Amino acid sequence: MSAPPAITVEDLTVRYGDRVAVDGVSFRLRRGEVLALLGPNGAGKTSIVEVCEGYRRAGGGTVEVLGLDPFADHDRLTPRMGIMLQSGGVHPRVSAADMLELFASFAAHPLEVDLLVDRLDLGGFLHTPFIRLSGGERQRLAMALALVGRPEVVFLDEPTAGMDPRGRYRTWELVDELRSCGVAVLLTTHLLDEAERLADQVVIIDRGRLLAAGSPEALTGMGGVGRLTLTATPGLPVAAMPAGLVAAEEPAGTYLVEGALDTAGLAAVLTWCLAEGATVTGLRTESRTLEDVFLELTAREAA
Ligand SMILES: Nc1ncnc2c1ncn2[C@@H]1O[C@H](COP(=O)(O)OP(=O)(O)OP(=O)(O)O)[C@@H](O)[C@H]1O
Repeated sequence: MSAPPAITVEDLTVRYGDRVAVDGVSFRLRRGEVLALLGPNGAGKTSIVEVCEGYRRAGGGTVEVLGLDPFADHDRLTPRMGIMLQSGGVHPRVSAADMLELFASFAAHPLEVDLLVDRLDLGGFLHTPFIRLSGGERQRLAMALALVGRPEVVFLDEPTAGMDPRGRYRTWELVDELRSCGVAVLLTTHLLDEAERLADQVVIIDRGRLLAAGSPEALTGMGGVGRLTLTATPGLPVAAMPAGLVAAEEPAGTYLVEGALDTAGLAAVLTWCLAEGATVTGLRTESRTLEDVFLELTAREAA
């Protein structure tokens, strides 16, 4: 029998009193995959993650982690999950070294602490009291604590928020390594380039509802290209561009076209050029980014 998916979320609902924070969300995360949960503030990401971590009971639907119920089987799952904790609740005078040692002692087969110190560049502040650590150092320590027990599923909450570019790069490398070791990673982030760089699967939610899900390539490929730069006869009447397309001429003879640039949209632009008697000497297309897709989907939702 094949192993169950690392995480299965099926028609999940979370309510706070009358407020529906998560409304029928479904997704599945396999081992050796990274899933980025994206959404504006208040979208419901933390609520979903808390149910998966077993800290909150689902209001409706089902959630399984490694084939178990994360709420009912929390104790059995705890040693198999790595959770990036928020900094609250740590004694101010405890050092990173003390915490790593303590967390390693909870695990049956902990990772070599030295390895994590090296990978996450913890050496410079290993013996500094926690209260003195910078935001980025606390983030790196939180990541190390999440990983020291060799978890099968890892939850990373905005893992690189506040990190400098080097810390960010090292964290990304580590996430790549986790994936290649068969670990499943569920991360939340507001950094869309991070999601595009790391995730095999992206799930976009807003106001508790799933708006889109798929690989970054599938999501950015939806709806054609992002922008078209056209070099053509100067002075074309850009206000008369075909419906749904917006064009601006800057500098003279260079037109930036945005809008629904699928195959029909591209054809409409060229047909319009032909009708205007323009000579086209250059065409350059740019792919949409995950940020373009995210802004478009969430703007539609807010409208
Ligand atoms: N304990 C609670 N009681 C009442 N409402 C809550 C509670 N926790 C969260 N909410 C509400 O549920 C909604 C979803 O919150 P959640 O924290 O899951 O969003 P999020 O996507 O993680 O947001 P952010 O990106 O800002 O962290 C929000 O409107 C929030 O105000």
